[in-house]
Amino acid sequence: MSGKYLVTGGAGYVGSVVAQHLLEAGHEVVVLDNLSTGFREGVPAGAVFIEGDIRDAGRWLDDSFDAVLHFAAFSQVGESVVKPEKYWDNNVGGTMALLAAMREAGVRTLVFSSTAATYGEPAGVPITETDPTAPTSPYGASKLAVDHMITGEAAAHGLGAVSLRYFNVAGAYGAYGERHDPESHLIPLVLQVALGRRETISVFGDDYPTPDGTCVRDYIHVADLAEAHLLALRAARPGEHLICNLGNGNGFSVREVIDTARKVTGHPIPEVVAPRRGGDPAVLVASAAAAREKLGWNPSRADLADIIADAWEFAQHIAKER
Ligand SMILES: NC(=O)c1ccc[n+]([C@@H]2O[C@H](COP(=O)([O-])OP(=O)(O)OC[C@H]3O[C@@H](n4cnc5c(N)ncnc54)[C@H](O)[C@@H]3O)[C@@H](O)[C@H]2O)c1
Ligand SMILES: O=c1ccn([C@@H]2O[C@H](COP(=O)(O)OP(=O)(O)O[C@H]3O[C@H](CO)[C@H](O)[C@H](O)[C@H]3O)[C@@H](O)[C@H]2O)c(=O)[nH]1
Repeated sequence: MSGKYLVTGGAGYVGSVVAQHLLEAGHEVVVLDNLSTGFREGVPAGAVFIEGDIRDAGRWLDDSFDAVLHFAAFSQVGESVVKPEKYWDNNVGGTMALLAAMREAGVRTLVFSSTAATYGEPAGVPITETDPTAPTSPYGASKLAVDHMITGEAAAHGLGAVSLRYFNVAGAYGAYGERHDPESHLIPLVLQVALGRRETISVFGDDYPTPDGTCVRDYIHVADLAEAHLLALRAARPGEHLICNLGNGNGFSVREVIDTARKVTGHPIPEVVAPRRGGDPAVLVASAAAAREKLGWNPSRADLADIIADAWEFAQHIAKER
């Protein structure tokens, strides 16, 4: 059955890919985005676009909507350390206003973009949803606060909610991909070297307790991630807040990512070793058992070379636009 969905942050990287998946599944999509970090071109052609802030969501939400998919947030770990108030204001304050607007309008289903950053330095790997949450940045803390807020909203007011804790999102889906400015994520930065827009890629630390000394992460294709959102809409139950990690359960080191990008692009991608970046855990790998069991999620694009190849195609596409 087709539905009508409000996608906050649908001009951003993940939101645009999910909006496109919803449209392809035959749903009606309204994107609400203030373009603070997103791009008007990121909004899929078939979606209605509202340039506005989630704090004013009440102006547009009514009971014709079946659910809200909430991506709008600031998400730079490093920036959150120097400007924590910006993160509390937008991520927590903004979501509080959105939840109030949903209550007022009678929209009782929510899918929320949470993050692996809620766990902080992991107690062990793979990380499960019942592991301790001790975020090491205001960004992670703001997302954890929202998760707690949603748990209360479900218990007290019957919201049906799913928080999806993404690990390292990568890749692209056709015309929709990652174009953060400034960019901080490893794969798009590596590809900027291959495009000739940067001389080298910095490896942030090669003395971690990992096989090659560089940090290990669980890279998840943005299209697999999008599919989990459609499944989450079906899995949401009134009064319940489900939390699921989204990752492949495979770890790749920074050096493995750079080596794979060399093979995909045919470019030598020179690297330089730089100091560790503050707040980076050595290894972050997800257990996605809950997402498989509770959502019926079955990611099919786990191959790192395929993920990077899709990101590379997109990076070349937007380089031509510039
Ligand atoms: N990309 C990742 O690796 C990753 C990992 C874990 C979690 N997340 C979460 O997923 C979500 C999407 O991430 P992304 O990488 O697509 O980020 P993004 O910056 O590309 O997208 C966020 C979008 O939200 C919009 N926005 C921000 N504040 C807003 C507000 N107050 N009102 C309206 N619109 C607003 C921005 O303009 C932007 O288009 C975020 O909530 C992020 O915390 C992302
Ligand atoms: O120029 C760079 C950029 C990154 N890295 C390294 O590459 C790895 C991946 O870094 P990213 O910045 O691509 O991603 P993060 O692991 O820092 O962050 C991601 O995972 C986090 C969970 O901790 C949050 O979910 C966050 O939103 C999401 O972007 C890290 O070890 C980082 O130190 C480099 O060596 N050089």
